[in-house]
Amino acid sequence: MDDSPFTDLDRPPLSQAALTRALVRPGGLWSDIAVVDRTGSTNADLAQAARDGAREGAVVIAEAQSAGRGRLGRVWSAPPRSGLTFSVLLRPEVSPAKQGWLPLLVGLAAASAVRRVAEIEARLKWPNDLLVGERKLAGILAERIDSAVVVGVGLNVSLRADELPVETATSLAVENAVCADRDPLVRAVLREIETHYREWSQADGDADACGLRAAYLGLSATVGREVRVELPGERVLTGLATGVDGEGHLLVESQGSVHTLGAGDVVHVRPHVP
Ligand SMILES: O=C(O)CCCC[C@@H]1SC[C@@H]2NC(=O)N[C@@H]21
Repeated sequence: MDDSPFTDLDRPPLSQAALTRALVRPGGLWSDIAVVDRTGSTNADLAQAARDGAREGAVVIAEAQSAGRGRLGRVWSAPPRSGLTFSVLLRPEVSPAKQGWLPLLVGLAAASAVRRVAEIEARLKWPNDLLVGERKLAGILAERIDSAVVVGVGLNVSLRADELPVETATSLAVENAVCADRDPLVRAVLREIETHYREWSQADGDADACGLRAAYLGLSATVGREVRVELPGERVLTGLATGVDGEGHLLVESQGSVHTLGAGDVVHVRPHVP
C-alpha cells in the first residue's frame, strides 16, 4: 500500500490520451505514447521494443518503476507519480560517432524545458545530469540497442526533501519551482527533444551547424571548471574542463595534455579562475 501522506489530488496521474492528442501528429517525431502504472524500467521496456522492431518515436512513461536504471550501473528510484520517469526510442541516421551528442541533446532539452516551465536555473553537468546549484535534479541514461538508441529521463518533480534518494539530490518542489506539475513538464521536455533532434538530424549530426554545441555550452556547469573525473577502470583524472568535441566527448586539460573523455563521472572541484 502507498503510505505517502500525499493524496491522489496532490500527485495526479498522467493521461495517455491527453498526451497523445497533444504530442502525436502526422510528420512529427512521436509515434506512440504509452503511460503505464508500473514497470521495472522504461529503458528496459523500450530496449525490448527496439529489438522487436518498434518504430522511432515510441515513448513509455511510467508512474512508478521497480528497477529504474541509472548511469554506470546505478539505480534510479522515486516514489510513485513524484517525478517524470520516461524513455524514448530513437533511430538516428547520423554516423555512430556523432551520435555521442544524443544524450547531451536530451539533457539540453530537459534543462531548457525546466528553465521555461518551472523557472528553475537548471544547468548541465557533463554529460547530462541536470543540476540546480550542485544538487542533482534529473539524470539521463542512453542505451544503444543495435542501430537504435533508447534515452531515459528521470526528473525529480514533487519529491519532498525527506523523499530524496540521496543528500546531493533535489526536486522542483524542494527548489520552490513555480510549476511542479508533471503534465506541462513532460509535454515541454518531449517538444524540446523533438525540436533539437530534428535540427540535429537535418544537420547530419553536426553539433555546430545546428547550434547544439553553443546551446549546450551555454547551460554547461562543467566546461570552464576544475574537475575530477572518475573514469572506467577506477582511474581518476583531475584538470580543467575546456570543451566538448564533435562527438560529445569532454575535453580535459591536465598537466599540459588534453584528454578526450567518452565516459566517466564528473565531480566539480571548484570554479575555474582564469
Ligand atoms: O542519472 C542517471 O544515472 C540516469 C538516470 C536515468 C533514470 C531514468 S528513469 C526513466 C528511465 N528508465 C530507467 O530505467 N532509467 C531511466
